[in-house]
Amino acid sequence: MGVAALCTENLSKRYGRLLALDDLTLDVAPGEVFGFLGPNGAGKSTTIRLLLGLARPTSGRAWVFGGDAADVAAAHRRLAYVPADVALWPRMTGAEVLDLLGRIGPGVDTVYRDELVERFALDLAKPAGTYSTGNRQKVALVAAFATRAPLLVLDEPTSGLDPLMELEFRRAVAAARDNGQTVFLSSHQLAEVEAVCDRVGILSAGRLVEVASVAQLRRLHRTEVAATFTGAPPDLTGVPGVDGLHSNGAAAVRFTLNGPPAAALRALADAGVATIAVREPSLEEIFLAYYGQDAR
Ligand SMILES: Nc1ncnc2c1ncn2[C@@H]1O[C@H](COP(=O)(O)OP(=O)(O)OP(=O)(O)O)[C@@H](O)[C@H]1O
Repeated sequence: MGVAALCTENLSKRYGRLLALDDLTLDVAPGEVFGFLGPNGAGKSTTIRLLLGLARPTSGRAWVFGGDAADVAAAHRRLAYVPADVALWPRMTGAEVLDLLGRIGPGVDTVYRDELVERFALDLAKPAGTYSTGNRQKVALVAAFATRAPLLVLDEPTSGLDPLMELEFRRAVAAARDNGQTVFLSSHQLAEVEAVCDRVGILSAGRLVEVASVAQLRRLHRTEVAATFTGAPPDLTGVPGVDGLHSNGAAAVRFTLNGPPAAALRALADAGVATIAVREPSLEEIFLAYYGQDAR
């Protein structure tokens, strides 16, 4: 495998007595869209600040395409960053801000930038000081996507966007992926992570508790099965993988399935199945299972 787009080794950050990031070891491959999830205060922004050289690690190291993340000038030639709270120069128009941001980054695809301005319905003639939160976020996103930087680091990129704009965001991430760019995004929007990410990392109180593809993450969790029968339902007690068995009336059962489904399917097939519904948990349900109802 080639050099990772992002790599951290035992990366930790302590603020006084608080260990905001605890021993993070993570690789993000070039071309990957990686989602970083966690409730408020889990350490997502801290990680991003360390990756960008905006904060110094207490211990451990981080690399951007093989170069030390602390070498900010070199790392930032290969990445574009959108912060969670976008601040723009209030007296400059949107167009002037885009020009300025374009000159800071690793080069701009101006044709693509104009297309994004249209798609994100940005009015570039207005002073940035009059923009809403969502519009400031759109300017920063357009500036980042238009750079075609090999790495895009996006901190809660759609928190201020309406659903239509969120769709445009997803299209832009898909285009970035098709273009071979790497995207590292932190998010609370689980539907978005599910829609755009190849892999997700779940952070809890500064520790990485899971890294998996969205599909793997779903497989690690229970599948819900509901079946009705033409005659008497089978007795599924003790069938490997079957849990939480409920009978829904005389000819229906509901249960959760863990691991390989073969034994349960055999038991169902031996009875006369009239209907069967199999439901995978959403990322939101998986996330809530990690954090309880307090998770956001
Ligand atoms: N400069 C700082 N000084 C002291 N504590 C800090 C500082 N920055 C972050 N923290 C603490 O570190 C922890 C992690 O914060 P961080 O902003 O990384 O979380 P997050 O996962 O990005 O949260 P959110 O989803 O709310 O943005 C929090 O407890 C926060 O209060």
